[in-house]
Amino acid sequence: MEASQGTLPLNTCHVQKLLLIINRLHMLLHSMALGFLFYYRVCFLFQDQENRVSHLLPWLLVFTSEIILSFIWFLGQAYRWRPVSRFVFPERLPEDDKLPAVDVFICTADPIKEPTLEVMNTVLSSMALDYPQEKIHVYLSDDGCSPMTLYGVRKAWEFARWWLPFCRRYKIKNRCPKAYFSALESDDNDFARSSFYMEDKQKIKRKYEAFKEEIETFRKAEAFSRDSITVGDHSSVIEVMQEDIIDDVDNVKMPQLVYVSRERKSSSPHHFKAGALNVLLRVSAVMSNSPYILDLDCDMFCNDPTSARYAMCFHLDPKISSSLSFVQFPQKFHNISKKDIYDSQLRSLFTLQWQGMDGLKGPVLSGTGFYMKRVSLYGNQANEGWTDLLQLREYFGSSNEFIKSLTQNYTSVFFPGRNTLLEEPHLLASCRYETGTKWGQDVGFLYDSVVEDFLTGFILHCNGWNSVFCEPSRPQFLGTATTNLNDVLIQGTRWYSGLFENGISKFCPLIYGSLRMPLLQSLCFAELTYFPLYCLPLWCFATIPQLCLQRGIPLYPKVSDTFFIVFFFIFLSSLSKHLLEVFLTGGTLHNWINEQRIWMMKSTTCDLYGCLDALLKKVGIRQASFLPTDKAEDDEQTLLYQNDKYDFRASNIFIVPMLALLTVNIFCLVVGVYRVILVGDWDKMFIQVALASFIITVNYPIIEGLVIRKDKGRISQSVAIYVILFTMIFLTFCKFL
Ligand SMILES: O=c1ccn([C@@H]2O[C@H](COP(=O)(O)OP(=O)(O)O[C@H]3O[C@H](CO)[C@@H](O)[C@H](O)[C@H]3O)[C@@H](O)[C@H]2O)c(=O)[nH]1
Ligand SMILES: [Mn+2]
Repeated sequence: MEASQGTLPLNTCHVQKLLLIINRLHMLLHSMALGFLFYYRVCFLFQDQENRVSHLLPWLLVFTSEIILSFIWFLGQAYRWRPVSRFVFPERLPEDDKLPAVDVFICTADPIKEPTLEVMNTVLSSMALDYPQEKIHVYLSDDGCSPMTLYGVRKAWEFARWWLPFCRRYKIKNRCPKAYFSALESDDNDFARSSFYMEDKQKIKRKYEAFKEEIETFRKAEAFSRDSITVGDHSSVIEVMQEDIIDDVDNVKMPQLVYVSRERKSSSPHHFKAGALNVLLRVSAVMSNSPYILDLDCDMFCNDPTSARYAMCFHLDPKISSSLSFVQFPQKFHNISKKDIYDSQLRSLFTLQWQGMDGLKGPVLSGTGFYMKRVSLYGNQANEGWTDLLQLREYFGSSNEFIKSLTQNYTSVFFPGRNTLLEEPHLLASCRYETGTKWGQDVGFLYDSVVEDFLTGFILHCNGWNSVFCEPSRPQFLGTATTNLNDVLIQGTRWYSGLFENGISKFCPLIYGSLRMPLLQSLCFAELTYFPLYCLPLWCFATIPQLCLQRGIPLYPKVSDTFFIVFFFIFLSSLSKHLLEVFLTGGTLHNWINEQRIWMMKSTTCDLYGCLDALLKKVGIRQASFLPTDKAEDDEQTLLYQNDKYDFRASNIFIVPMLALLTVNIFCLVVGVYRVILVGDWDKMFIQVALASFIITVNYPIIEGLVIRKDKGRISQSVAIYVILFTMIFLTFCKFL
């Protein structure tokens, strides 16, 4: 047994051969067709003078859009080059006493948008990981510095003393109490039929109800309102839950639980989540200093306790561990409906794209659900074995204790200790600590982007680190997805602004990346940063061909022209490839059409605003912002989403462009078809008629939301009337230009 343990691999990696062949074949055919398309467009520029002059502008606009679409398509092929899947064998891991320790970081910021009970469920589920108890240390960062959250942590700690032994004893699969006690989770463990188990379960359930009650009572007593939680300046608060508790039942040490709220001053930037994580990184260094870190958003509970062992199957694999920075699990969500009208699950990203990158140098860091090697966050210099104290202080700041923690045999002076001994952690959590140091630039999570996860992961890859994607069939983590149109689009705007800002910064993946990592890997990163550029071609395709249709200007080859086949092929090839990918990742026809629709909606709204926001930030007109998403359940909104009804009660900045574009398409189609019937040039205008019809068909739910639906989520009539009238006047005006 001993001998075989040494030789058997902890994980395996298989190339998905069939998919690889299909992908590459498709790339070949599709790029040939694009080649013909470009040939056709370029030829036009040398065509007869008369045609060229009168139609040059729309032709150039459409051609430019085609180039941008092809460019993004080309970048996206990097994901499809070498998709792999991995398997792990946790039973082959060394004995428990040889496993490395893990620090769990959980970030929360707002007790109203992120209900305390849910956050505590995440905390409890991570404390209950199936891993040696004394090797888990949970740190909760509270950017809201809310008494509610601190109270919640104390109560969660008390409840954990019952919850953890219960989970261990009965090998409970779902260790998030809320999910476990919800009817959804059935008892499928070995003890399901034993009366002891049922009795214990009832007892624990009562304890959980009491815990829930206490939090609710406190919340009411505090009379929370928006104003009372506006975070003002405050000093840091750090509280270690009573140390060294041996749990009453099984006589084992409980995992450590620490509450950290960093100091906040309006005069110094706090860098959102990245800032919070860096404080946790430092505070935990002088407390537990575990070699591995699990990072979780406050809503991402552990749905399966095995994730730590799964991750160690990679981190402890001698073949890959030396250059492995992190093991990323996919973000999955507990509140996804079957048709998922907003593509809230980000299907393509967390299945196909990350698998594709896994076959290169590893997936993008995705903010939550990853196990990271601590030293990889300390920058290249830390790993070069510096000894000069001055240099180290310039890098890591003034704390000697922290600098000592960089050496391998460091033992913390704070654990186990008293809260009064926490001077050093308070220093490390202060605003001034980072001034003049490399935190946020070369050390820790990086500050140059609101998508700190993307940037941090990208730079790690640039510095030679790799990552691994682990996607077991049972989701290891489950979060709360945004499931109403407004939140989806606001979140999208933030992401696209952050991504695009990387694309136009010195960290542009095509230049900075391609010099430091394999080309294909850098193309994947580039695809993400330039993805928001979809706004340009989609705005163009939703207006230019339609306006030209109205005036009888053909922009595409005639049906009888051989080049018609090229355009037709490209259209079919893109749609069918997307459909195939949806099917291969477990989706349905509905998912496919919904993804097409939400892609159009997002591209014409939040992609555009994201790009603008990034550009304005670049010239210094706007400041970075990070509004956390709402994780509190709203029954009305949830119901609409579950019934596949779009919730159009979104901000006007999103609704107006959608309505206007749809009006353009309907109006131009009607006028255009009328004109075509009169003139009889179907052959010339066919593609433009088909394009407008396609856009209208895909976006039918918007029409439904305007004229058919009577529920609360319909489009506001008063807004719609103005938009439609104004657009029609504009279009009539255009016609006579
Ligand atoms: O000033 C802040 C703002 C946010 N957060 C926390 O950051 C997490 C993510 O925020 P959320 O509102 O859920 O944003 P999402 O857009 O859903 O987050 C995704 O995108 C972020 C930016 O790329 C990543 O950091 C996240 O991990 C990833 O899940 C939450 O736990 C927040 O409490 C803070 O701690 N401090
Ligand atoms: Mn989130």
